[in-house]
Amino acid sequence: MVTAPTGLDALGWQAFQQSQLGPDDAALTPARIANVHRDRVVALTGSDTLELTLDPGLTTAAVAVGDFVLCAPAQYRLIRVLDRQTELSRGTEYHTGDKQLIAANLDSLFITTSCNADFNPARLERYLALAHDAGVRPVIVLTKADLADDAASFADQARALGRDLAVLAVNAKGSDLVQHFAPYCGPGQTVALAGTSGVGKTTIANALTGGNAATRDIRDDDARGRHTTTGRSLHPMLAGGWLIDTPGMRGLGLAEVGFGIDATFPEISELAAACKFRDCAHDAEPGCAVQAAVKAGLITPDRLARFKKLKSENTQATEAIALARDKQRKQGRTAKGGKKPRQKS
Ligand SMILES: Nc1nc2c(ncn2[C@@H]2O[C@H](COP(=O)(O)OP(=O)(O)OP(=O)(O)O)[C@@H](O)[C@H]2O)c(=O)[nH]1
Ligand SMILES: [Zn+2]
Repeated sequence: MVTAPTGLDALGWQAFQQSQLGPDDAALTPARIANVHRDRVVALTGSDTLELTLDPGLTTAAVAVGDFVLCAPAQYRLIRVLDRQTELSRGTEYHTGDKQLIAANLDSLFITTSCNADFNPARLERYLALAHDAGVRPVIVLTKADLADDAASFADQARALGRDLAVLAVNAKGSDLVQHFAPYCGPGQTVALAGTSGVGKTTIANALTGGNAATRDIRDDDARGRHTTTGRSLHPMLAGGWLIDTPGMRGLGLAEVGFGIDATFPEISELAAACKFRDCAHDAEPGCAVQAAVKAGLITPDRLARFKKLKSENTQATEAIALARDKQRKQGRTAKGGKKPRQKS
């Protein structure tokens, strides 16, 4: 078991958070969210673990593991969630338009797959789009390198999925795992793992945390039993940083990540500006710079097809969500009618 580093800096607190404090906040205590439950959250202050209830107007749906917050420890109340440096959310619920927060203030996302039939460029690009959109550094982790004859060729294929993309080919059960991950896991760094079932996420999480991260929550057992609702939690790593467990990250629908898709396919999105038509679909339009690059062998037809598929899924989902939000807004107005809601005293 790893002892949690102490002090606010050790929690990953940086100038970005510090700059959000005003003179009125002097009496409040900064903390980082370790668990989110239906009606309360668990926060670490660097010296204490606090169980907090929320101020009226805040719901736990608006708080993510990894969030930095200000709280009033004497009252056990969370007062304010600070702006996030990065925010990873799960594909939005189409019928309500609500986003489900997965993790806040992540520095790196380890997109995990194996050197075998699990390796799937389309799935990796989906995760890459999500990471890029969230502003989180993606790192492709290829496990089971010890069982593959051609781990290097998987690594080459992975590198081809982006510019300057970090790729680690590892044996998740190897004794040198922590060393491989060290550049991303040091003090102040926060990371999470994504990938399909069986690729080795739990094995890696346990190695990085020196324990049972994926199945244990920080101080989550008490006399009333276990209370985890999201199953997500923040764990100290051997190298000094933090790991957020993200059990909801196996399969993901994409919505509202147009920026992330463009960033995942920079060679295509940059060329699109040179197409004759601004809304070019890169099919058979005259003057299509992307098709010209495919003909010249600079972009593979497969990669272009995957780009178009993600774009189209994203566009459809984004439109569906916009409609749902619009509907909710209108329903909200009708439900409230002309009456002013009574103020609680
Ligand atoms: N030889 C070898 N075995 C591995 C490696 N990575 C994972 N395994 C094994 O693969 C199996 C699945 O690993 P897990 O860590 O449970 O995979 P997971 O991604 O957490 O799976 P879920 O919990 O279902 O999401 C286990 O038996 C691991 O020991 C690796 O790099 N090399
Ligand atoms: Zn075009």
